[in-house]
Order: sequence, then C-alpha cells, then structure tokens
Amino acid sequence: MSTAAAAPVRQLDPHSVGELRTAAEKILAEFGTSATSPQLLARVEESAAEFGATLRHHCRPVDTDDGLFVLRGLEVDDAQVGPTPPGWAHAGDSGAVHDIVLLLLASVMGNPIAWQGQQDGRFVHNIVPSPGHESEQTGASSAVLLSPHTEDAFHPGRAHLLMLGCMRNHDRIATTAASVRKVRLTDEDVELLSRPALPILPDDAYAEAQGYADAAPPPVPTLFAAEDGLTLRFDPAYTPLDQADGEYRAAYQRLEDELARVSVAVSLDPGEVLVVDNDLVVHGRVPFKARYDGTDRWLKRASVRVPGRRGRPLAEADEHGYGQAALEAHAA
Ligand SMILES: O=C(O)CCC(=O)C(=O)O
Ligand SMILES: [Fe+2]
Repeated sequence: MSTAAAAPVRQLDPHSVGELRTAAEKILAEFGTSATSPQLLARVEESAAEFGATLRHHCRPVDTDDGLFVLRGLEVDDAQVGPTPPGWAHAGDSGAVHDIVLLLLASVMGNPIAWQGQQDGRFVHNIVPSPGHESEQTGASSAVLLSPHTEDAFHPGRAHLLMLGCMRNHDRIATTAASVRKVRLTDEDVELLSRPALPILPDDAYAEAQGYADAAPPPVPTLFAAEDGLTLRFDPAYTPLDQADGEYRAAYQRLEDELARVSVAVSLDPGEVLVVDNDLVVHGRVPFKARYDGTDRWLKRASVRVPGRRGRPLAEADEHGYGQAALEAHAA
C-alpha cells in the first residue's frame, strides 16, 4: 500500500471557504440545529445554488483514475468543536456547522441521501470509534481493519459519491482507497466477475434490512464495463463467497489482491474532505487503538447521488434493496 502522493488535492481558495462558512453559519443561526427538516434542506439547496463558479469548479466530478480527491482549505477549530462524541447516537449537534458545510458541498456535487435504517435517518453521519463495537465491520469499529468495500454495496440506490470530512485525527489514522481503474486483471477474470454470481448482503449498520425475508437476495455482478471504463460493487465481508465455485472464488481473490496492491492510505487532517467515487473506488480504514477520552478520531460522512449518472447495470432497477429506501435531500 502506498502513502506518498496518495490523493489529488483540490485547494479551496479563501473566497470559496468564506462562501461555505457564511452560508452554513446563517443556516445554523436560523434553525439552531443541523438536524434536517424539509425547511433546512430547502435552505441548503437555495444556498448551494448561489455559490460562485470557482467553488463549483472545485466540486466537479472526479476526473482521474484515482477515483477520488481531497478538498483542502476548510478549517476546524479543535477547541470549539468540543469532545469527540463516544458514538453516533451521542453526537447530537456536535460540530453542527460542519454538518451543514458538508451538506452544502454535497448539494453542489449532487443530491445528498439518507437511510431511515442508519444513524436515525440523518444526512450527515458521525464516524467515531464506539465502545463495544471495536471489532465490527462498520464505521464504529477501531481494533480491526475495516476491509475495503463499496459503500452500501447491498443496495441499488447506493451513493455515487462518498464524502468524509475530518473533524479530528490526532493519531493520523488512514482511510484506505483502491481504484478499480488501476487494477490489472485478465479479460477472462473481468468476464467472470461481470456475471451476477453472488448477492451482497446488508451490512451490520442495517439491522432491519438484515431481517428482510420477503424475497431471495439477488445475485449481482462484481465488475461492470461502463461506457468510460470498469466500475465495481464489492464488499467481501458481506458476500457469501462459499456459494460460488472455485473458479469464481479464485478470480474474486485475484481482484482482492489487485485492489490491495493499488490501495493508497489517505490520512485526513481536520478540515479536509475526502471525496470518493463509490463506483470506482473501494474504501476502508486501518486498525487503531481508540482513546475513548473525547479526543478520538472523528469524521463526518455524507453520501451523494449524482442525477443522470450512468455506469451501473440496468438490472439493478429490479433489485428489492432488502426493503430499504434512501431519502433524497432535494426533489429530483
Ligand atoms: O473511517 C474511515 O476512514 C472510513 C469508514 C467507512 O468505511 C465509512 O465511513 O463509510
Ligand atoms: Fe464505508
């Protein structure tokens, strides 16, 4: 895994930073919370529509095979944001102005989404290590490697973009990212992995979806040849690989090895926002020791759909999504 020059950086200019900050503070002053209501979301959409061309340009689609970029230039005042919450359920309005900044950025890039079944339906999630969850394959874990995955891979309505905004990261714990556009596979492996062989089951962040029993889990392809290149849908921790034949398993393993080979480690500093194209890149996190003293690593996460984006199999439209539906922040 490489760490040098891990990600293309887009440096925000002071004017763009000011626009974001002023708009977010105004919205927070009006509503007194970052908890989303239809009124707050409408105000976010209005404000985002008024941003200048420079900020919009910083928010243009991912434009390299890295499949990601880091927005730099926003500021987080470590003293002012208060202690890292001990779990998402305790976060409340901690760092509320940063929730709104992230929502504004997300609204420039596309349409933010939320899931009823995750973090109380919030549009901005808090990713913090949580006592008792150390070994899970969710954002609340710490002691284990969070293995590379497509965000919400089980669902046809999953995000096109994943945004991770850093609030605090004293131990410089890295997010990992691997782009399918950088892997080397034979045509035979690509063909094999493009067949819908296995389902991807809902992850541990979706207790309700895990109980879904109305229909069988649909098999989905791991790779897809989109117009502009390969895309992937990959979450080995929730894929029943033992149901596949040896040939498929071997190809899947070769893909996993290649993703590990091209993986980069992105250690975010406060104020930085990592934007990952969820169709091109799988992300994860290295293991670390949680502090549980209010100074732990703390990220804000937003998920975004990009209207009109292609690059996924049409058959996804028929998937049941395990009874889960994403809420869109803004009318399509
Ligand atoms: O903690 C991280 O860096 C990434 C966690 C993760 O997978 C996520 O928030 O979706
Ligand atoms: Fe994730």
